[in-house]
Amino acid sequence: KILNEKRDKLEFSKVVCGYPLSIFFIVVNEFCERFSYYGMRAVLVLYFKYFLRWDDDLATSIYHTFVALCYLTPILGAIVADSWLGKFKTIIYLSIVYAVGQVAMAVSAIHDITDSDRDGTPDSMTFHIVLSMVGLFLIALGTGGIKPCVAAFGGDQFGEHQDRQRRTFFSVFYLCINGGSLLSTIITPVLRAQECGIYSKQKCYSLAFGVPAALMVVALVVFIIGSGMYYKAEPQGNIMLDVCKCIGFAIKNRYRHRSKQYPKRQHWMDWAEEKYDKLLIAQIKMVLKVLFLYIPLPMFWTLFDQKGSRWTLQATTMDGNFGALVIQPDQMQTVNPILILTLVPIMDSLIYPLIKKCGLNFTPLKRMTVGMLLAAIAFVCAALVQIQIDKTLPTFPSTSQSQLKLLNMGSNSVTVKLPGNDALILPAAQVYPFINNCNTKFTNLLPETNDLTSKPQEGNNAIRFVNGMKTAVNVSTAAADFGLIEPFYYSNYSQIKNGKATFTLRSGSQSCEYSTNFGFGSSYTFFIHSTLVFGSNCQDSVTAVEDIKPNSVHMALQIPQYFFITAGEVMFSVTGLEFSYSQAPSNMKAVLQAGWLFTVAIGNFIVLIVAELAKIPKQWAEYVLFASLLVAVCVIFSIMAYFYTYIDPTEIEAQFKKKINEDDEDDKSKPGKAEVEMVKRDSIKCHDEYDKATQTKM
Ligand SMILES: CC(C)C[C@H](NC(=O)[C@@H](N)CC(C)C)C(=O)O
Repeated sequence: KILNEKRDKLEFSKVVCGYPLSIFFIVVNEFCERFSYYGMRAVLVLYFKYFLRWDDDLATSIYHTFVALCYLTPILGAIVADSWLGKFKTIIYLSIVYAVGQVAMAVSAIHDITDSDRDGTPDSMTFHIVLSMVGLFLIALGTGGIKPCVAAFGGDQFGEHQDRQRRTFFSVFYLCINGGSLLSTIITPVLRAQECGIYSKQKCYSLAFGVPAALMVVALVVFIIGSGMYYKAEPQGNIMLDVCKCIGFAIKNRYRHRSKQYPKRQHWMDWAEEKYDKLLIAQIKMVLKVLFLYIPLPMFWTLFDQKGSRWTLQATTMDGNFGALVIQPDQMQTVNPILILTLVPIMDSLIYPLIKKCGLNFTPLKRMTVGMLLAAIAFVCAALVQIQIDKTLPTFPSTSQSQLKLLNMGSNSVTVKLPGNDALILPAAQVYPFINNCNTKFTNLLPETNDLTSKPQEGNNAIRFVNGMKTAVNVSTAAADFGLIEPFYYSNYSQIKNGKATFTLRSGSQSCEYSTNFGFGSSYTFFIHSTLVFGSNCQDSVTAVEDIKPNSVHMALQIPQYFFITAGEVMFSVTGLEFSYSQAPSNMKAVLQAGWLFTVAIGNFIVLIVAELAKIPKQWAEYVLFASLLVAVCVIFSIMAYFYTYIDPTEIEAQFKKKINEDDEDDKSKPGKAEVEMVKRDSIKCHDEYDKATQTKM
């Protein structure tokens, strides 16, 4: 009570609308930090692919390893904060590491540094690779390390009587995460698309990494400006070591006294009572109870993180034309932060109060359970959309089949008779696709060609040209060069983005242009007629033959799945963040935040494992499998949650403190207790430090 009064007094001068002013600096810091992190992440794979020239597989593996590392390092940051430096100093030091990492990334993306021959490409790729890997390692250490500390540090700023404000803080904190990430995922790809360079102009990755680096410096500066206003709990010695030793002793002691002659104890941790302070044992019990509850949680993140992978791939097979706006498949992911920005206020100011008004006690664990169910519903929606998409996909020959395509280059229809098949009439300038079992041999029909065996990737369109002229023709667009196509021959496929494309057809010094519009995921063979006259309009002398239809299922159909997963995220993640803080003992707030983030890391690993092992041929079935797994896990979680009793760690700690003080007084007044007192003083070292920390305010 005394402590809280002291805190109240100290905070009084810096309270705005019931909130400590210090949290303003913390949420702005989080906004800038998330801008920095997500902005850099948005262009990372492209940097690997186009700057470092890595193949898709290597780029994706390194990307996922980096993301997983970002959710593993919180453990490190939390241990350093809770045991050694305290949250404030940990945030400052690791933010510096983080900013250095971002700067290293920006420098690694300056091609001019090693471009001594000035041809626009780096001469020493090793330099760029090493620098960027060092940068990424520092970023992972920084972003992960500070993450549990910033959230817990924010929570620390509130007094015991400010539960409601603290809950609102975690919601605002989440809004800032998503505001920052939304802005940066829109801005950094635009920066990347700019051209920059000293000797030669190239895509500006250095700017796309430089702006996030600058934002990280801003985050650090803002955090330091608030320095005088923070409540800074002191670290309490090597708490993690004490925790490990205490748990180890309890297990050893329990094993030593396994025989039936020893009376059972209420909890297995009580076997540490001989050597360790009761307060520490109680705190460990609190943490273990929550960590046990966390076991099923990674499954939620397993589904959640597929937004960025499977759902984006799904979007590549859909039509992103929204009239005035054309949405690229990977841009669909921004729906999540947009929805967060709308759903968090709606939930906090409308849905939760309404539920409360109806007399329902919507406890944090109930919210998290509903959040999981919503994520499962999102995956059912994704499965339904997938079924629709599958209906529109073309049939490709299986491994035991071959495909024959006949193109009539003449100006009249022709009748074609294939061995073992009825005669068919093939109109002029049309392709007839024919799938047959491999045992039927067609000879002398077409030269061998590598045809498409799947839909074009990433929503692009696969385009090729067939030259029906007696002279060779060169075909090119701004985005692709089809090369010189010999008479009666064809070009390779090139990938063209959706929207309008203008092809230049050239023969010697003569040329003409042909323009057309593309949707998403189609394939066309453009047939150049023998009648084409260069120098005139060649629009009528090229015929587009549709090999694969453009995507016809609209991307808007993904909105319900995004809605459900985001509503689930608000209920699960925002609540979980606050729950992890409120149920943690005072000396392990950051550690429990790190435990919470660890569930995200495990969830990411499950995606990788299941995707590798399951190998389910039908994508919709995989979605249903994930939804069912989450429902099963959700049932287990709700049973565990049913048996969980909410605690007030501060209250419990205060009771222990009082009890120990009383015992101390008792012991001192009793003659001949000096020895016992000495042993006790040793064992309650943690308690003394706890005392010191909770009464310190800098
Ligand atoms: C614990 C994290 C996974 C939570 C949080 N992520 C989000 O809020 C997402 N909605 C952001 C979106 C851009 C993927 C974070 O701290 O990044």
